[in-house]
Amino acid sequence: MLLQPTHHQNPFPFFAVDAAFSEEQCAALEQLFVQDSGWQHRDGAFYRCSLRDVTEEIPATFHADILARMREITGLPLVERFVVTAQRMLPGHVIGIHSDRPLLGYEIARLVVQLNKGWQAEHGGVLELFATPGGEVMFKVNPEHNKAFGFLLHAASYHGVTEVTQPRQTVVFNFWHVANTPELETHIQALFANLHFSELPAALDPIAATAEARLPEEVTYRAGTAAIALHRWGYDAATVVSGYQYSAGLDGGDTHNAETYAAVRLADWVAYLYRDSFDLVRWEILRGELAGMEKFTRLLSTWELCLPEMS
Ligand SMILES: O=C(O)CCC(=O)C(=O)O
Ligand SMILES: [Fe+2]
Repeated sequence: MLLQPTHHQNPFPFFAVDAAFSEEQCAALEQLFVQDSGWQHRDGAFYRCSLRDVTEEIPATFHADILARMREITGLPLVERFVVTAQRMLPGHVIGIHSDRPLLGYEIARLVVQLNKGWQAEHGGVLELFATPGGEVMFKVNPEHNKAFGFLLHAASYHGVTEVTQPRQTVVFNFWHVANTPELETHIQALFANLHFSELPAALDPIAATAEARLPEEVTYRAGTAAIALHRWGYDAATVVSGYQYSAGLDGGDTHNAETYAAVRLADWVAYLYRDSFDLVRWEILRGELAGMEKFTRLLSTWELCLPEMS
């Protein structure tokens, strides 16, 4: 299964496998398309296809094998969670350029398996990869039978599918990173529920006003969100101010104790996740910064979800 993947780094990390599964496995996957009911039709201007959640129809052993193989190929700490979607495109269907950036709680990797016997160029449905949303095509993946394409989702993993003239069948397997789980999403949504910047201590007002006059709104919004996390974790005004300054990229010039150091970084990370998306590089940096530190009580539940112990 998924032997000899060819790895590419441009325009973003992905791999391709020409003969992904056995005949028997392909036949089982093709069965997912036989049923006529349960398809959800997407009919946007740029996203036209039909989808059906087929997770329950995938045998447990197949799930276990594919997950183990994806862990090997990507080197990522992927959790057990597993969602599989059958995707059907009919003549006229097309998927416009999009990135699928991993928002809070979203999957980090996908495996896209094509099931189109006798595919020919005039059938269309070519998966195209881009470096920028308006740029030229950097790589093409023909939807040939038993071809698999695996990729890591991030803010710039731009891709789209050209219009099809013949039905196109695809199975998409989704995988979650241990540090961006739906459990973390629930936790962070609760942390920021009914968020009002007016709850922040008055000591922050002059600093936030100066920052708002100079910095992009996106930056001060995220810094304000980090300040809310610190405030709701029960930290004092001085710590909330330090966290705001850190997340806004302003130097507070203070020397901090270990707990403030950890709290400020964790607040910055959850604010980024909440306002932006999961970013592997940033996560690795956070992991390095907090490695070996004591998990302070007030931060414990967030810490364990953001930086779980990995075996
Ligand atoms: O059907 C494909 O080739 C790719 C569909 C897609 O956009 C995705 O799985 O993220
Ligand atoms: Fe996509």
